[in-house]
Amino acid sequence: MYSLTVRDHVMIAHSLPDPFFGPAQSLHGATLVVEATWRRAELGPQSVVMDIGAATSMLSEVLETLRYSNLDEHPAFAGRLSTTEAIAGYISTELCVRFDTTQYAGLEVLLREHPDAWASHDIAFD
Ligand SMILES: Nc1nc2c(c(=O)[nH]1)N=C([C@H](O)[C@H](O)COP(=O)(O)OP(=O)(O)OP(=O)(O)O)CN2
Repeated sequence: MYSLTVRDHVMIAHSLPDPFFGPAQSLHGATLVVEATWRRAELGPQSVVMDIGAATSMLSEVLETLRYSNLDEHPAFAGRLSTTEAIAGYISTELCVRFDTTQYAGLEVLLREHPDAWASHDIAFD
């Protein structure tokens, strides 16, 4: 299996209004480092998983929909908690509509909250 990963980051604000999250129930900010990894069993005609520039632009385009926003007001998170896991799911879903998934085995989106904590969402394409 081959893979290609590109990284970017995004600044957001949000609250997690559930007692489960303690102080994070209040509005707070986060700078999330985002890594997107495309996997495919065989390389394409140019011997790459995907062009690095195309992957970087695609990730940036998706993160643009989140940059500097208060996720409490973002339609994608209406009625649900914008946890790191849920944000990873949103980003992977948005990426999937921007490339030909039939050419790939899977996509992983990993978000680092800080150097010691991260969460990810993995999609396997049949
Ligand atoms: N699984 C997840 N757990 C938590 C998330 C998350 O997105 N996924 N998010 C947060 C908060 O948004 C914030 O990032 C950290 O808040 P904090 O209160 O500091 O949380 P901690 O669990 O690290 O520490 P506590 O001892 O619970 O205060 C929290 N968790």
